[in-house]
Amino acid sequence: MANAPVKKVPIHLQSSQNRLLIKNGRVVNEDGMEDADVYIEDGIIKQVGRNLIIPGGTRTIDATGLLVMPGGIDPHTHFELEMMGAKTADDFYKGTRAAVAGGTTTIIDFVLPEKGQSLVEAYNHWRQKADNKVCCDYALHVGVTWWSPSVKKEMQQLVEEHGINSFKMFMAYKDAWMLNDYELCQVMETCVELKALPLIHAENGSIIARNTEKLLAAGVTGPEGHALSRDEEVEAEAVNRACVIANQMNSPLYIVHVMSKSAVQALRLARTRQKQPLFGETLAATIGTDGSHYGNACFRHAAAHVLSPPLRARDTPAAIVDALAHDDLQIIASDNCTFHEKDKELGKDNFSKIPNGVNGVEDRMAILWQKAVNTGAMDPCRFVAVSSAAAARAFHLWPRKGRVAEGADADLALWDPRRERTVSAHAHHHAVDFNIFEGTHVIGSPQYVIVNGRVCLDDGELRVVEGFGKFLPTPPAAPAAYGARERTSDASDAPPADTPSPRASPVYTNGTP
Ligand SMILES: C[C@@H](CNC(N)=O)C(=O)O
Ligand SMILES: [Zn+2]
Ligand SMILES: [Zn+2]
Ligand SMILES: [Zn+2]
Repeated sequence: MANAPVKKVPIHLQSSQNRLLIKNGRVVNEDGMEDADVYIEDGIIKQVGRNLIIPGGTRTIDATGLLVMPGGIDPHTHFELEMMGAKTADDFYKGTRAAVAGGTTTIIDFVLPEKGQSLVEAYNHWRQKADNKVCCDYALHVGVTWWSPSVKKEMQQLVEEHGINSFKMFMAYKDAWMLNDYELCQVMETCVELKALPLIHAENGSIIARNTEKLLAAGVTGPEGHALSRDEEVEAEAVNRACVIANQMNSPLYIVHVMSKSAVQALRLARTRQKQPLFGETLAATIGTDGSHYGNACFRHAAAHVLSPPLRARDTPAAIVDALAHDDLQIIASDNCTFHEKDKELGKDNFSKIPNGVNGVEDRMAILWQKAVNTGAMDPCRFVAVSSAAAARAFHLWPRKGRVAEGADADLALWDPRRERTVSAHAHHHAVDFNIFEGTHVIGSPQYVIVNGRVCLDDGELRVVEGFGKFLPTPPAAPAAYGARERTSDASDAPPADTPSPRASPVYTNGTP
């Protein structure tokens, strides 16, 4: 009917998705807990407190018995990544859908250019893959997989024009993505100039290559060869070397997927001398399972556990939980990089051809709650720190993300600490038919998950919307926050008093105290 008058509905009668009250819950942030209600409007947290004045037409969720936490932030995913002749099974829709199902409301994926490929071109390709599919907000790290003056220029362009503030380097994957030490120096120097955060995959790729040749020559071709080619000292050596290079370049450093006790030890030692912040990240896989699966007679089973660095000895999960609890590690991610059985079978006769990667984006928070909170290793505040707030700080998303506070995005996980389930590929939301946490009984999972004010997990019912999420340009560190110092020749150049501590301090907030 042309030109019919638009019916004006009085504001108090407008029942809209965009007004939500979360009542009777217990708000948990990294620095404290309080019994408080949370009022949300237009995707933003407007009020946190008791006896709030709420307009009519507001939906109320009774959060009695639930913990109202910032939505999880997973700073390490690989959706729709093509590597080692295969493409990861979880695309940006299925991957972020699984993320939301598990309580994660922001992911950071990796743009990984081929050697010689323009970084900006690869970035644009990732945006095209992700923008119309993501169910939650996302940001991007960009991989520096080769080096030249043009790469340096494109790094600057990505920071200044595309909201990128973190770049990834590899010390492994020889001939594919690996850089030599001189190149690592140059990339880190450029990060310091751009006030961007360098991330690194720390394993000695040359030792891995030589060990692999010898193992294959000796007839060791099964998945167990993957772990044998790169033991803990191959990881710890690279962690130490990466920290030394960062220190020499006066650069902060974020070490991804720390997988072993030896690497934690190297990180702990580096912290005593590091002048700039040093972040250690681990994975849900590292605390949720171990390297005993590489000996499984079923190739599918063993190969499904192949990632780099590999899963380690049985006593590793407890040690890594302890490191997270005591701030020797700061962040838990997933490194979700899943492959279908047919793709893992590319390495049936040669373990070095097994595409690397495991699941984790859906179960990350429940596995951490089960292995760390239910065991008494950490309290809910530390859980929020390592699963959300620390990543928000490191990548300049805090306090917009990673905190339940007025003005923050309404990304929330309403956590039921009594909600029991058994993890299984039959029930998970991943695209693959294998789950490395299969059979793990977890007590604690989200009952509601709110993404930018929309209830996307509604009393256990998943109601995500493909394309609802948006790209998050992440600004460079606030100038005062970066703490970069001119190197002096004076051997006793102890860092000046105001230098941020090497721990993941709030040095990376956007200037907010
Ligand atoms: C490319 C990706 C593959 N996943 C893994 N950790 O093996 C990574 O190394 O982070
Ligand atoms: Zn890696
Ligand atoms: Zn099997
Ligand atoms: Zn990764």
